[in-house]
Amino acid sequence: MAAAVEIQGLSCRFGGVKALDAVDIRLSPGEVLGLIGPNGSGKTSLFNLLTGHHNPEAGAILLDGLDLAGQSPSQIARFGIARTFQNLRLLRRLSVYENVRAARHACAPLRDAFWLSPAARRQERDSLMNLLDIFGLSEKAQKTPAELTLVQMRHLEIARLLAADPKLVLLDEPAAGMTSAETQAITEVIATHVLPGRSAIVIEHKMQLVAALCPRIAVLNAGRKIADGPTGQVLADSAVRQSYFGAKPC
Ligand SMILES: Nc1ncnc2c1ncn2[C@@H]1O[C@H](COP(=O)(O)OP(=O)(O)OP(=O)(O)O)[C@@H](O)[C@H]1O
Repeated sequence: MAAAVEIQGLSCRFGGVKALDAVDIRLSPGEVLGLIGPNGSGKTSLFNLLTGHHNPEAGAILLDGLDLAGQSPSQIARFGIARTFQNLRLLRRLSVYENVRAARHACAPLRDAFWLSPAARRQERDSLMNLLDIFGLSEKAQKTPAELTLVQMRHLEIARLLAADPKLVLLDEPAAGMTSAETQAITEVIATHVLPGRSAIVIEHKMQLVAALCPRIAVLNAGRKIADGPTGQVLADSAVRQSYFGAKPC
């Protein structure tokens, strides 16, 4: 079941840099929010706080009413938050198949990683191979990530995210480095296989993807939220256009 998320007065600082400054964001169950803003505006820092990779200077994050303060990244993953990384975090020594299997077991009871009945192991294998098939990766199951193209690596990251069956997904520039046609293809995969039944926040500079997936967007600028509302309305806002697009939308 999709999670509701409440981010209240969230602030984060790196030395003299205020990466986030009293940011409030509320997400209803099943809602998909686009998060945009210029480079260095705090988008990835927000994800790092949501997943427990960084600690806030102030503020709170509630997932289905549960306060995430002080929880480790692995505990937060077990509560149902999964993310992808802008610069990819794949297990480079493992096969493509073992990458999705490791992601599934990161959120399953520990004993399942060591002992499964033969029937359960077959069921797991079928389910993970089906997942790889959705991303066009089943024929690459025994390859290592280094043998994949950049686009295939991005698909594998999303497959790993889905293997954990999260309630809230955080996608950090899922179409980075992709052509327009590749962006269209990943947009369709995300719409069909990732978003249904889940809440999501999507960071992306490509408006083609944001406009297709996100009915609502929030805009960060220098760590502050400067707009939040229906996508068409926010993109037409003159302050947003000035801070993010400069002269014209990309
Ligand atoms: N680990 C860190 N140590 C020091 N400064 C950091 C760290 N992480 C982020 N920052 C700084 O915090 C600010 C916000 O960075 P962040 O990566 O969150 O922005 P962003 O909006 O995701 O940018 P981009 O679109 O380029 O990915 C920047 O000034 C950045 O240099």
